[in-house]
Amino acid sequence: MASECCLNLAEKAFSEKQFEESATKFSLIIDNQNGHGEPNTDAYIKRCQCYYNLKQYEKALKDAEYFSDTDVDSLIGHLWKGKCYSKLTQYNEAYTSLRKGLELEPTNAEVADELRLLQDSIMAMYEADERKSENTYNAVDLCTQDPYPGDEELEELEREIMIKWKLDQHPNVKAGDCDLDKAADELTSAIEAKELGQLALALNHANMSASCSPGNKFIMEERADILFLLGEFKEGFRSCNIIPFEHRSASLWTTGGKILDALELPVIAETWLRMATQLAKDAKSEAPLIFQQVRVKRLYAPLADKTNATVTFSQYGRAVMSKESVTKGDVIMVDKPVVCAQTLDSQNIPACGHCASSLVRPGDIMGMAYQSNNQLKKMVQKYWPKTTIVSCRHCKKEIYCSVTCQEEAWERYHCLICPEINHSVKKLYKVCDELKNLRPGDSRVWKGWWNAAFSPFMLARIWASIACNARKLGEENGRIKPSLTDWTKAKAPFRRFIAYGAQSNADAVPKMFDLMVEIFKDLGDGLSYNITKREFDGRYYQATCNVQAFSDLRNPLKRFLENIKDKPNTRGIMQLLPHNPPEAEFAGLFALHACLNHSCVNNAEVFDGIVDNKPGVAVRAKRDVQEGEEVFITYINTNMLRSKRRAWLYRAYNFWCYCDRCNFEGEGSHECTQCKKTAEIRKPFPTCSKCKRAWYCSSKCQKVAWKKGHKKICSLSHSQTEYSSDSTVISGK
Ligand SMILES: C[S@@+](CC[C@H](N)C(=O)[O-])C[C@H]1O[C@@H](n2cnc3c(N)ncnc32)[C@H](O)[C@@H]1O
Repeated sequence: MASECCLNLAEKAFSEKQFEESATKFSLIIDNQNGHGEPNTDAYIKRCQCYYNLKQYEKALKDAEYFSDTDVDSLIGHLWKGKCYSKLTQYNEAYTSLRKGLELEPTNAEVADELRLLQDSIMAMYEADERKSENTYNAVDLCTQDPYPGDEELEELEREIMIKWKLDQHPNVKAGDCDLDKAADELTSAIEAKELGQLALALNHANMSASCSPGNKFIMEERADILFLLGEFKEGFRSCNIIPFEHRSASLWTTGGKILDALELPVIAETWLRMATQLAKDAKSEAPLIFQQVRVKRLYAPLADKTNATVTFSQYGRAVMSKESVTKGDVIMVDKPVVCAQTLDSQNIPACGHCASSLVRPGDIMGMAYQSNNQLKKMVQKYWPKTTIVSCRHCKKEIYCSVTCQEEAWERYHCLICPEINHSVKKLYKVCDELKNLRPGDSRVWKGWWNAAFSPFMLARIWASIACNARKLGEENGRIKPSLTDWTKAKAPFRRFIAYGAQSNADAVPKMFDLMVEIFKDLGDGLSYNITKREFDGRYYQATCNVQAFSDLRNPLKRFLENIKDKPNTRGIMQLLPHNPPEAEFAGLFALHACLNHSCVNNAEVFDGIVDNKPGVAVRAKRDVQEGEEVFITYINTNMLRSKRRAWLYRAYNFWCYCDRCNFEGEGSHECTQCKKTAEIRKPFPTCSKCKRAWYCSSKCQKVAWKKGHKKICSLSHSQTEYSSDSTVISGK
């Protein structure tokens, strides 16, 4: 009776918002119950709410945890856990708890509201992070200077060329009498002449100086720099190389590196620039940047050889530039996937598992009903493109468009991950079969198996490709097991893809991680690939940072429509065909496309394309692009407002966008885009009538913003475009 009275008092205090008093009373009830039968879990959740209102979030969380541990299927426990975690800025935990709540009751408005608040808190945290991290992004720091596999052999070749060009010989400087004063005067004159652009005269003075003080490293370095500017690279290098190794300064190594690059000896140029980087303590040293420029020219520019693009190293790291001026709609570049896998969502639509060609049949998109319409049936029989479907000889699970694809897939990766050969892979097929039937937001995805839009087969194929390649390289060199060098070389094609991720994904999907470990631990004949958490995370983040969705631009339905378009009486048939037929979609990693940077005011867009007669991607100009201009695509839905776009980009790609839109667009009508003044409640600021993406408190602010840069973005279209009916815009990464 006493406890019932206490409960009433606790409830009364709660309803009157006397949270301290209410918490004390609920504590009495809880203490009183301890050791006396079933605890009153309601008292815990009520006390949790009291503590929450009193801003004692740690205590509130303990009560919410107790409640949800006791009553696992109750939404309220997860909701309050989520709220407490949010306040404690443990956002991942908050998200997991709220997701669990949503799994129990997908339409619960309170949980949905809390998730929205969580998103706002995360964005506010990101904004605060941005203020802390402003200007700390440095593309050079993100790229390593590690030697590339195979560099040793290339270096050997370059050394032979150097000997042939006599680069190892003494520079052409006449030795005179040692006269340090004259040497200093001549050196000063050389520097002055160089600064005036009188390079021939500068060289004369440098030569005089060098002959008065043979082997002086400052004089030889200055001489080398003048020769570099004159384009006399071989003699310039000799001037650097004469200085003994231990006396070379960072700037001398840099000059030597630049000269070697100009002589097209990039591997040794990298060695010189690496030395310069190691010696230069000065943050302003140009060596690390030049190193990356040399590396990009050597390893990435060839990817763009047959395109209208080239790859360079910009402030954002590797970047694609337009080689020529192009007009809106022109194709700037095309690319084919290094690796791809069909998305789980579209797995029911037949497609070649290797090259992504659609193998869709009339029944897959029209059902069997089309057979009852005689005219349609006849047209289909006559004009539907003939496709052959070849399956894997062993598992029959993978299908291909040709024997060539079947054999290539087998040779490159499938031989190690065919479920009939590697039995653990059966489990991966089973899991993917289950995952493909998930509806968006379905809970099973969060149960340790998978959490990405691309299929886990993409990762399996990367590891299998590497292992196959390592085995092949080992065999070619007569080794039973691949050596470390074979493995390093085999991994090289995937080194191109940048990886960024904030938390361990192996921990987020532990069951998938365990399964991948199992699949690759014994690949037969003593071959194995040790999938560590680091390896798993690295590949996973390579995929998320670079993946691109694509599908077959010339799928059978499109070819059928093409075939019948000039035939008489086909209008009725056209009407019977589905408007949005399901398509087989693939996710792929593309080496050149992965060098494209993001801008919210992108000048190019990614479309489905055909490369070497197979599905791939094409990048087209969204507006006229000038020669030498960087080609930007967009990674996200650019219809979002500024802060959302930026938070997305930071979370998924680790950078704050400073494009013109991010610099000159506003956050909403509550804030003046120019002076940041806050609007009064129910008196929003008017929007820019043209673009509706900026808000101003006065016409003065509007004029100032226009001058500062708003005019750059105001008239540009930011929405994604469709150029023609046979090109679909891909929804981004
Ligand atoms: C697909 S890669 C693009 C190529 C990349 N620059 C590289 O060197 O590999 C995506 C990464 O490029 C960088 N990036 C792309 N667009 C950027 C931008 N607008 N500002 C800063 N960094 C950007 C980020 O590091 C991002 O994670």
